Amino acid sequence: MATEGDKLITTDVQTSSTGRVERPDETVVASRHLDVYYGDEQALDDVSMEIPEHKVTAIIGPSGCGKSTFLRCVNRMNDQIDACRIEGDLRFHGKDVYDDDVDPVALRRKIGMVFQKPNPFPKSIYDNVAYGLRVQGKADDVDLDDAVEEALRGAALWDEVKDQLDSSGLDLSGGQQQRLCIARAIATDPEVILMDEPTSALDPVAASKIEDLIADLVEEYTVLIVTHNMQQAARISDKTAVFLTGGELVEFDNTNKIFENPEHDRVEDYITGKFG
Ligand SMILES: Nc1ncnc2c1ncn2[C@@H]1O[C@H](COP(=O)(O)OP(=O)(O)OP(=O)(O)O)[C@@H](O)[C@H]1O
Repeated sequence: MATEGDKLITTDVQTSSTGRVERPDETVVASRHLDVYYGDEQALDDVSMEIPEHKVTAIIGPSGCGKSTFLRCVNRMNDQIDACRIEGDLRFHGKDVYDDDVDPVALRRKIGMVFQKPNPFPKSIYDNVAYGLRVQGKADDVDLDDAVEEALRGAALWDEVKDQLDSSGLDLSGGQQQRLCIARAIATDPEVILMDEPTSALDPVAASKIEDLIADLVEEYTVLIVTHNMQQAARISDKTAVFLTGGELVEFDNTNKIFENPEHDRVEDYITGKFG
């Protein structure tokens, strides 16, 4: 019987286009025949895709094609929208996240989220990062100072804020606030980080720092990112999903393939800016 050790020894190690060491793909999130409706309007149409672990998967497509809707299905943020109805299934490590026995709050600890507009709490930098651990009742189990430092280091923010941990998170620059939100998300040790256009409200320098950070984050986490910026998707992702109008997933493949030789004319037209 193969052991974990055998698997590690016999696995071919390759380097991807992003320069990262390739691991064999393990699916962490999978949708099958996923349909989503807001009232009578269909936002996602029969979406089946498998998100590989420890990779960056980008979702691109024109406005209104359902990118954010898909992201919000993964950690059940759509539960908060009364008109939203979901059919088909969406699995996290093989377990349907919409099963009755799944606690959405616990799910969101495993699948964290970072939004377009940085949204730190009106609290100190320290308390922003410690928040999730305190809510989970884990603050007594871990050394909170160490956990806060580790999360801030993981979000490439520690060196900039280590002498001002008591200052308000709202006093940071936009880019720092976004990295603080990433620190807050990783403090509770999620497996997946969902990012909904995390750099679109930032200047190019701040955006570039987040892109560099994402490249580091996939060593430990799986990143699923919605972006309007095709260059960004090409730069930072391993896999790209192209959604087009009507909430249809038209193509999902390695990012190089999507940008260099897509299968579908509609994808090529979108990538080359003929519409969208
Ligand atoms: N809360 C909601 N209530 C009703 N309809 C919604 C809601 N959220 C999204 N929709 C509709 O669902 C469709 C998909 O929206 P979604 O925000 O997922 O698209 P998107 O691709 O992320 O768009 P954008 O790039 O503009 O952010 C759109 O037609 C949108 O109007």
